[in-house]
Amino acid sequence: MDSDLTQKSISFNSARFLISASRLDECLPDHGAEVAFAGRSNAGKSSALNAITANGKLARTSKTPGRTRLINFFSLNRENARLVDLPGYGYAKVSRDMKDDWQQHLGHYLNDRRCLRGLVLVMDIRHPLTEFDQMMVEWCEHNQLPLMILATKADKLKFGQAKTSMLEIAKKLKDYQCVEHLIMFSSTAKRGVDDCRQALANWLDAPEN
Ligand SMILES: Nc1nc2c(ncn2[C@@H]2O[C@H](COP(=O)(O)OP(=O)(O)OP(=O)(O)O)[C@@H](O)[C@H]2O)c(=O)[nH]1
Repeated sequence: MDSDLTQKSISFNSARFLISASRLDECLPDHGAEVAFAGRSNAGKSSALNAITANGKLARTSKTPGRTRLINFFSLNRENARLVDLPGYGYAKVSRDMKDDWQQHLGHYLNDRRCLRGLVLVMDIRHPLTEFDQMMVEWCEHNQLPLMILATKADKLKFGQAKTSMLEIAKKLKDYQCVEHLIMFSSTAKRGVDDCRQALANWLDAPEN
């Protein structure tokens, strides 16, 4: 067994960009442990990754929706433990073919990646559980993949409103076994970041199947 995998505790501050892949066969070898981040375009996925890694430049954030079109791999302080930024879903300003193309590659990654330990679904707390989000939840349930939901941009709501939204989300998801974590999150206010890091570390630390 890789001694590096058993000894070091995971730290997210040392995350570094590794490679981008536009297809499954361009991805890194399928071993070790990965947690992937998915979300509707503009939900706040890149910002969440930057907050978690305390690196404002790690994943490019953009005010232009759909900039994250490749599968981006980030290394952590432990060999073979990685975070993966998946293409944002639903960017309207590109051609249908291009859209289909990258969604197909996303599908390949999700279906075939054996080292995937869990999925983080980033959703805007003001517009939760879009059609895409529902699809991802169903997919995780079907494939028994642990799911963490970050209800982000919570700073855009008053605390009471944010709480109400969280309760509504929890109610809608109560029958899904795959949902292991539902976290009120804000990249701007750094809310939920520690809880998210802890949950990620637990997933990445879990022994290989
Ligand atoms: N107030 C606030 N704004 C946020 C937060 N997270 C992201 N944003 C803003 O939302 C917009 C989109 O954020 P990104 O992180 O680029 O979104 P993305 O989901 O990675 O977008 P794609 O590249 O389209 O996949 C940017 O203008 C961010 O500054 C947050 O927690 N609070």
